[in-house]
Amino acid sequence: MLLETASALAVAGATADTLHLHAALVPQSLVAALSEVARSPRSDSGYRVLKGILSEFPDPGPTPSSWKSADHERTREFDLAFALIASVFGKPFGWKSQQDGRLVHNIVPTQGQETMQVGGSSTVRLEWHTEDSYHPDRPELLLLACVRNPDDIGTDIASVRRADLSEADIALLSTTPVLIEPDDSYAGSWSEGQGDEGKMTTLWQTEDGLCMRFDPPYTRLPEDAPELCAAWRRLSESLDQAGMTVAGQPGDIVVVDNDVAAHARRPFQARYDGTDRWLKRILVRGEWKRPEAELGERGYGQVQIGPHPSLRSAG
Ligand SMILES: O=C(O)CCC(=O)C(=O)O
Ligand SMILES: [Fe+2]
Repeated sequence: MLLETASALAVAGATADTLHLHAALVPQSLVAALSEVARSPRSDSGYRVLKGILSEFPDPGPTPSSWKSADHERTREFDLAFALIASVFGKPFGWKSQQDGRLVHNIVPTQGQETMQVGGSSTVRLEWHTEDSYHPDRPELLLLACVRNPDDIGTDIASVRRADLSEADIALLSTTPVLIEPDDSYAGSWSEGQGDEGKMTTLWQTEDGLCMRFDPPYTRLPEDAPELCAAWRRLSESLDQAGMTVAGQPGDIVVVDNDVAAHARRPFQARYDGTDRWLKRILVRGEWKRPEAELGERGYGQVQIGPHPSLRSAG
């Protein structure tokens, strides 16, 4: 029913970006069926896989050479179905300054970005990070849909709840503030001084367990804080120990709880011939509580497109 509904939505003129305006065309029976599978991974593992949920969609042709050159018409129905599923999980949104403000991001290896800490990199390890850590309204869920993955390149996922951390490290990382800046996919859209001078904490406790906000390549640690640096290093190492590699196959969606698990990716060699790995990504807001101190953060002036209403609450 996903394929039929996506086709009907496309015929009606909808795209993933305007799905929220066409919600009346989504059958309630589909929302109900998806609500059964679309449960947030609020478990200690921090992720879940919706195996083959988009596998009925045809191969959309060659992998684009960058997000900029993706032909949105070729994946219009796949993107609509992905956005529909994301909208059952929660409230999907995009960032005005990321991938032209689109809801569905294309994550493909990109020439010139090989060694950067962004989704388009390849020959370096993409280090552990929680998505959009710099922002108080970052996604609670990160959805990665696999279009193509012929070389079985996985996403590494590590839950802070499975990290072997001492009480002393948890206490230090929960109280010592750091400054997290936007990553290089936001280049040119912010300037120094728009941040919140180092009030962000790496860990916090919630009723159902420990949560994390962690993006080492883009973080400034306070000067003269050797204990914090050491605790940070131990956090990274314990994520290495706790991490799992999840290699999606075409049609799979990997759902990552962005407050519980960090993600990363090992280096790989891109071919740039249209056969490379191709993921689609949607960011989703949930209902969960973050530290009150975050409410005062300015988020470097970054503007969201959405969040759009969840289909689940409509149904
Ligand atoms: O390529 C991957 O497996 C993950 C890339 C990533 O960090 C992201 O899309 O947010
Ligand atoms: Fe990421």
